Amino acid sequence: MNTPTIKEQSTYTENGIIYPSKVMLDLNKLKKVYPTPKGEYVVLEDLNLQIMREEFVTIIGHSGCGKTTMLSMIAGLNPISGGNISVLGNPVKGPGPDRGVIFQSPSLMPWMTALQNVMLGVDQVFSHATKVQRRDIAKYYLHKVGLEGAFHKKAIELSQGMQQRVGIARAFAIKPKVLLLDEPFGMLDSLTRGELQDILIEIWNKEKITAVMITHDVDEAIFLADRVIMMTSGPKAKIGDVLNINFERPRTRKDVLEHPDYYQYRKHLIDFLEH
Ligand SMILES: Nc1ncnc2c1ncn2[C@@H]1O[C@H](COP(=O)(O)OP(=O)(O)OP(=O)(O)O)[C@@H](O)[C@H]1O
Repeated sequence: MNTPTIKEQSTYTENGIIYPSKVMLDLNKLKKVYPTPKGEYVVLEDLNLQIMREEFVTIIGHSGCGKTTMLSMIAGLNPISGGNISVLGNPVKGPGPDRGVIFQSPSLMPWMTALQNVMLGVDQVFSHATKVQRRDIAKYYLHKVGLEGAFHKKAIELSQGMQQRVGIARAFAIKPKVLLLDEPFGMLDSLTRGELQDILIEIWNKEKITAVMITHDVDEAIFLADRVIMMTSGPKAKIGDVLNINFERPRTRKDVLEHPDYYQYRKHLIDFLEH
Protein backbone atom coordinates (compact mmCIF):
# COMPACT_ATOMS: atom_id res chain seq x y z
CA MET A 1 0.00 0.00 0.00
CA ASN A 2 1.22 3.49 -0.82
CA THR A 3 1.42 5.49 2.36
CA PRO A 4 1.41 9.21 1.59
CA THR A 5 4.60 10.86 2.72
CA ILE A 6 4.47 14.00 4.83
CA LYS A 7 5.65 15.96 1.78
CA GLU A 8 2.69 14.69 -0.28
CA GLN A 9 0.26 15.57 2.47
CA SER A 10 1.63 19.07 2.76
CA THR A 11 1.06 20.08 -0.85
CA TYR A 12 -2.02 21.36 -2.62
CA THR A 13 -2.69 20.86 -6.31
CA GLU A 14 -4.80 23.16 -8.46
CA ASN A 15 -4.91 23.17 -12.27
CA GLY A 16 -2.11 20.62 -12.21
CA ILE A 17 0.20 22.96 -10.30
CA ILE A 18 1.50 21.93 -6.89
CA TYR A 19 1.60 24.68 -4.28
CA PRO A 20 2.86 24.58 -0.71
CA SER A 21 -0.46 23.57 0.81
CA LYS A 22 -0.68 25.91 3.67
CA VAL A 23 0.18 29.25 2.07
CA MET A 24 -2.83 30.89 0.44
CA LEU A 25 -1.67 34.47 0.44
CA ASP A 26 1.95 35.57 0.34
CA LEU A 27 3.06 39.19 0.79
CA ASN A 28 6.77 39.44 0.09
CA LYS A 29 8.85 42.57 0.73
CA LEU A 30 5.77 44.62 -0.04
CA LYS A 31 6.27 48.33 -0.56
CA LYS A 32 3.84 51.17 -1.24
CA VAL A 33 4.78 54.72 -2.09
CA TYR A 34 2.22 57.47 -2.62
CA PRO A 35 3.29 60.60 -4.48
CA THR A 36 2.35 63.69 -2.51
CA PRO A 37 2.87 67.42 -3.16
CA LYS A 38 5.70 67.28 -0.57
CA GLY A 39 7.39 64.30 -2.28
CA GLU A 40 7.08 60.55 -1.99
CA TYR A 41 5.40 59.08 1.06
CA VAL A 42 6.50 55.51 1.83
CA VAL A 43 3.47 53.99 3.58
CA LEU A 44 4.60 50.35 3.65
CA GLU A 45 8.11 48.95 3.33
CA ASP A 46 9.54 45.45 3.59
CA LEU A 47 6.19 44.07 4.73
CA ASN A 48 6.25 40.27 4.82
CA LEU A 49 3.22 38.16 5.68
CA GLN A 50 2.04 34.67 4.85
CA ILE A 51 -1.57 33.71 5.42
CA MET A 52 -2.55 30.06 5.40
CA ARG A 53 -5.45 28.22 3.81
CA GLU A 54 -8.54 28.20 6.03
CA GLU A 55 -7.03 30.86 8.27
CA PHE A 56 -8.88 33.89 9.59
CA VAL A 57 -6.53 36.75 10.40
CA THR A 58 -7.42 40.15 11.74
CA ILE A 59 -5.24 43.22 11.22
CA ILE A 60 -4.93 45.97 13.79
CA GLY A 61 -2.78 49.10 13.85
CA HIS A 62 -3.04 52.81 14.40
CA SER A 63 -5.17 54.92 12.14
CA GLY A 64 -3.26 55.85 8.99
CA CYS A 65 -0.59 53.16 9.31
CA GLY A 66 -1.54 51.62 5.96
CA LYS A 67 -4.03 48.82 6.67
CA THR A 68 -6.45 49.79 3.90
CA THR A 69 -3.52 50.38 1.56
CA MET A 70 -2.31 46.83 2.18
CA LEU A 71 -5.78 45.30 1.77
CA SER A 72 -6.53 47.24 -1.40
CA MET A 73 -3.21 46.04 -2.86
CA ILE A 74 -4.17 42.43 -2.08
CA ALA A 75 -7.54 43.11 -3.75
CA GLY A 76 -5.66 44.34 -6.82
CA LEU A 77 -7.29 47.77 -6.57
CA ASN A 78 -4.13 49.67 -5.68
CA PRO A 79 -0.83 49.27 -7.59
CA ILE A 80 2.15 47.68 -5.83
CA SER A 81 5.27 49.87 -5.66
CA GLY A 82 7.70 47.08 -4.73
CA GLY A 83 7.82 43.42 -3.69
CA ASN A 84 4.94 41.16 -4.60
CA ILE A 85 1.68 39.57 -3.54
CA SER A 86 0.56 36.13 -4.65
CA VAL A 87 -2.54 34.00 -4.17
CA LEU A 88 -1.72 30.28 -4.35
CA GLY A 89 1.52 31.26 -6.03
CA ASN A 90 -0.12 33.45 -8.70
CA PRO A 91 1.02 37.09 -8.64
CA VAL A 92 -1.77 39.61 -8.06
CA LYS A 93 -1.97 41.91 -11.09
CA GLY A 94 -5.45 43.35 -10.61
CA PRO A 95 -8.85 42.52 -9.14
CA GLY A 96 -10.20 39.01 -9.68
CA PRO A 97 -12.95 36.65 -8.53
CA ASP A 98 -10.43 34.71 -6.41
CA ARG A 99 -10.63 37.64 -3.96
CA GLY A 100 -13.94 38.86 -2.51
CA VAL A 101 -14.03 42.23 -0.75
CA ILE A 102 -16.35 43.52 1.96
CA PHE A 103 -15.92 47.25 2.57
CA GLN A 104 -17.16 49.35 5.48
CA SER A 105 -19.94 50.62 3.25
CA PRO A 106 -21.28 47.83 1.03
CA SER A 107 -21.86 50.17 -1.98
CA LEU A 108 -24.89 48.34 -3.28
CA MET A 109 -26.79 49.42 -6.37
CA PRO A 110 -29.52 51.36 -4.53
CA TRP A 111 -32.31 50.81 -7.05
CA MET A 112 -31.68 47.06 -7.30
CA THR A 113 -33.13 44.47 -4.93
CA ALA A 114 -31.04 42.51 -2.44
CA LEU A 115 -31.26 39.50 -4.75
CA GLN A 116 -30.28 41.49 -7.85
CA ASN A 117 -27.28 42.96 -6.02
CA VAL A 118 -25.98 39.51 -5.09
CA MET A 119 -26.79 38.20 -8.59
CA LEU A 120 -24.52 40.85 -10.15
CA GLY A 121 -21.38 39.08 -8.95
CA VAL A 122 -22.80 35.56 -9.26
CA ASP A 123 -23.78 36.13 -12.92
CA GLN A 124 -20.24 37.25 -13.73
CA VAL A 125 -18.40 34.49 -11.91
CA PHE A 126 -20.74 31.60 -12.72
CA SER A 127 -21.65 32.59 -16.25
CA HIS A 128 -21.60 28.91 -17.29
CA ALA A 129 -24.39 28.01 -14.77
CA THR A 130 -28.10 28.22 -15.57
CA LYS A 131 -30.14 31.22 -14.44
CA VAL A 132 -31.93 29.01 -11.88
CA GLN A 133 -28.62 27.73 -10.47
CA ARG A 134 -27.31 31.28 -10.20
CA ARG A 135 -30.45 32.46 -8.41
CA ASP A 136 -30.19 29.51 -6.04
CA ILE A 137 -26.61 30.46 -5.10
CA ALA A 138 -27.64 34.07 -4.43
CA LYS A 139 -30.73 33.00 -2.45
CA TYR A 140 -28.70 30.49 -0.42
CA TYR A 141 -26.33 33.20 0.83
CA LEU A 142 -29.09 35.75 1.41
CA HIS A 143 -30.80 33.10 3.49
CA LYS A 144 -27.53 32.49 5.40
CA VAL A 145 -27.32 36.17 6.35
CA GLY A 146 -30.92 36.17 7.54
CA LEU A 147 -32.46 38.07 4.63
CA GLU A 148 -34.85 35.40 3.36
CA GLY A 149 -37.75 37.83 3.83
CA ALA A 150 -36.03 40.67 1.96
CA PHE A 151 -34.94 39.16 -1.38
CA HIS A 152 -37.03 41.64 -3.34
CA LYS A 153 -36.50 44.74 -1.23
CA LYS A 154 -34.56 47.52 -2.94
CA ALA A 155 -31.16 48.18 -1.35
CA ILE A 156 -32.19 51.78 -0.64
CA GLU A 157 -35.03 50.48 1.56
CA LEU A 158 -32.67 48.40 3.73
CA SER A 159 -31.09 49.53 7.02
CA GLN A 160 -27.30 49.85 7.16
CA GLY A 161 -27.04 46.52 8.97
CA MET A 162 -29.22 44.80 6.36
CA GLN A 163 -27.19 46.35 3.55
CA GLN A 164 -24.04 44.96 5.09
CA ARG A 165 -25.73 41.54 5.29
CA VAL A 166 -26.21 41.80 1.52
CA GLY A 167 -22.52 42.79 1.25
CA ILE A 168 -21.53 39.62 3.15
CA ALA A 169 -23.83 37.43 1.01
CA ARG A 170 -22.45 39.03 -2.17
CA ALA A 171 -18.84 38.34 -1.15
CA PHE A 172 -19.40 34.70 -0.14
CA ALA A 173 -21.65 33.97 -3.13
CA ILE A 174 -18.80 34.35 -5.65
CA LYS A 175 -16.91 31.66 -3.69
CA PRO A 176 -13.57 33.47 -3.56
CA LYS A 177 -10.35 31.87 -2.36
CA VAL A 178 -9.66 34.85 -0.12
CA LEU A 179 -12.10 37.14 1.62
CA LEU A 180 -10.86 40.68 2.32
CA LEU A 181 -12.80 42.70 4.89
CA ASP A 182 -12.05 46.37 5.53
CA GLU A 183 -13.68 47.31 8.84
CA PRO A 184 -16.98 45.83 7.64
CA PHE A 185 -18.82 46.59 10.87
CA GLY A 186 -17.18 49.92 11.65
CA MET A 187 -20.29 51.99 10.97
CA LEU A 188 -22.75 49.79 12.86
CA ASP A 189 -24.10 50.08 16.41
CA SER A 190 -22.67 47.52 18.84
CA LEU A 191 -25.75 45.27 18.86
CA THR A 192 -25.89 45.03 15.06
CA ARG A 193 -22.13 44.64 14.98
CA GLY A 194 -22.34 41.62 17.30
CA GLU A 195 -25.14 40.09 15.21
CA LEU A 196 -23.13 40.47 12.02
CA GLN A 197 -19.96 39.08 13.61
CA ASP A 198 -21.99 35.98 14.53
CA ILE A 199 -23.41 35.68 11.01
CA LEU A 200 -19.98 36.14 9.43
CA ILE A 201 -18.32 33.54 11.63
CA GLU A 202 -21.18 31.07 11.20
CA ILE A 203 -20.82 31.13 7.40
CA TRP A 204 -17.03 31.15 7.70
CA ASN A 205 -17.06 28.10 10.02
CA LYS A 206 -18.78 26.22 7.22
CA GLU A 207 -16.82 27.54 4.23
CA LYS A 208 -13.40 28.21 5.83
CA ILE A 209 -12.43 30.74 3.17
CA THR A 210 -9.09 32.35 4.02
CA ALA A 211 -10.09 35.70 5.53
CA VAL A 212 -8.15 38.91 6.18
CA MET A 213 -10.08 41.50 8.16
CA ILE A 214 -9.09 44.98 9.28
CA THR A 215 -10.63 46.11 12.53
CA HIS A 216 -10.10 48.78 15.17
CA ASP A 217 -11.93 46.70 17.74
CA VAL A 218 -9.62 44.56 19.87
CA ASP A 219 -12.45 42.28 21.07
CA GLU A 220 -13.63 41.71 17.50
CA ALA A 221 -10.03 40.97 16.46
CA ILE A 222 -9.73 38.26 19.14
CA PHE A 223 -13.21 36.77 18.72
CA LEU A 224 -12.87 36.18 14.99
CA ALA A 225 -9.22 35.39 14.43
CA ASP A 226 -6.78 32.52 14.41
CA ARG A 227 -4.03 35.16 14.40
CA VAL A 228 -4.07 38.88 15.06
CA ILE A 229 -1.51 40.76 12.95
CA MET A 230 -0.28 44.03 14.43
CA MET A 231 1.09 46.68 12.08
CA THR A 232 3.65 49.24 13.15
CA SER A 233 2.81 52.92 12.73
CA GLY A 234 3.81 54.51 9.46
CA PRO A 235 5.66 55.74 7.56
CA LYS A 236 7.33 52.52 6.34
CA ALA A 237 4.89 50.37 8.27
CA LYS A 238 5.44 46.63 8.47
CA ILE A 239 4.27 43.73 10.61
CA GLY A 240 5.17 44.57 14.20
CA ASP A 241 3.88 41.55 16.07
CA VAL A 242 1.62 38.52 15.65
CA LEU A 243 -0.62 36.98 18.30
CA ASN A 244 -1.93 33.43 17.93
CA ILE A 245 -5.45 33.01 19.26
CA ASN A 246 -5.72 29.44 20.43
CA PHE A 247 -9.45 29.25 21.20
CA GLU A 248 -11.19 26.21 19.75
CA ARG A 249 -13.62 26.56 16.86
CA PRO A 250 -16.51 26.86 16.58
CA ARG A 251 -16.41 29.38 19.41
CA THR A 252 -19.10 31.51 20.97
CA ARG A 253 -18.68 35.00 22.35
CA LYS A 254 -19.49 33.62 25.83
CA ASP A 255 -16.76 30.93 25.54
CA VAL A 256 -14.25 33.55 24.46
CA LEU A 257 -15.12 36.06 27.19
CA GLU A 258 -14.98 33.38 29.89
CA HIS A 259 -11.73 31.84 28.70
CA PRO A 260 -8.82 32.39 31.14
CA ASP A 261 -6.50 33.45 28.26
CA TYR A 262 -8.86 36.13 26.96
CA TYR A 263 -7.53 38.98 29.10
CA GLN A 264 -3.92 38.05 28.35
CA TYR A 265 -4.66 38.32 24.63
CA ARG A 266 -6.46 41.60 25.13
CA LYS A 267 -3.61 43.02 27.21
CA HIS A 268 -1.06 41.97 24.58
CA LEU A 269 -2.93 43.86 21.86
CA ILE A 270 -3.61 46.94 23.95
CA ASP A 271 0.04 47.09 25.09
CA PHE A 272 1.11 46.96 21.43
CA LEU A 273 -1.26 49.76 20.45
CA GLU A 274 -0.22 51.94 23.40
CA HIS A 275 3.51 51.78 22.68
N1 LIG B 1 -4.08 57.97 -2.64
C1 LIG B 1 -3.29 58.41 -1.65
N2 LIG B 1 -2.37 59.38 -1.90
C2 LIG B 1 -1.56 59.83 -0.93
N3 LIG B 1 -1.59 59.37 0.36
C3 LIG B 1 -2.49 58.41 0.64
C4 LIG B 1 -3.39 57.88 -0.33
N4 LIG B 1 -4.17 56.94 0.26
C5 LIG B 1 -3.77 56.88 1.55
N5 LIG B 1 -2.77 57.76 1.78
C6 LIG B 1 -2.07 57.96 3.05
O1 LIG B 1 -1.44 56.72 3.36
C7 LIG B 1 -1.50 56.48 4.77
C8 LIG B 1 -2.16 55.13 5.01
O2 LIG B 1 -3.55 55.21 4.68
P1 LIG B 1 -4.52 53.99 4.90
O3 LIG B 1 -5.89 54.43 4.58
O4 LIG B 1 -3.99 52.81 4.20
O5 LIG B 1 -4.37 53.76 6.48
P2 LIG B 1 -5.27 52.90 7.49
O6 LIG B 1 -4.32 52.24 8.43
O7 LIG B 1 -6.19 52.02 6.75
O8 LIG B 1 -6.09 54.04 8.22
P3 LIG B 1 -7.49 53.97 9.02
O9 LIG B 1 -7.27 53.01 10.15
O10 LIG B 1 -7.69 55.38 9.51
O11 LIG B 1 -8.53 53.52 8.05
C9 LIG B 1 -2.23 57.65 5.39
O12 LIG B 1 -1.28 58.57 5.86
C10 LIG B 1 -3.00 58.23 4.21
O13 LIG B 1 -3.20 59.62 4.37
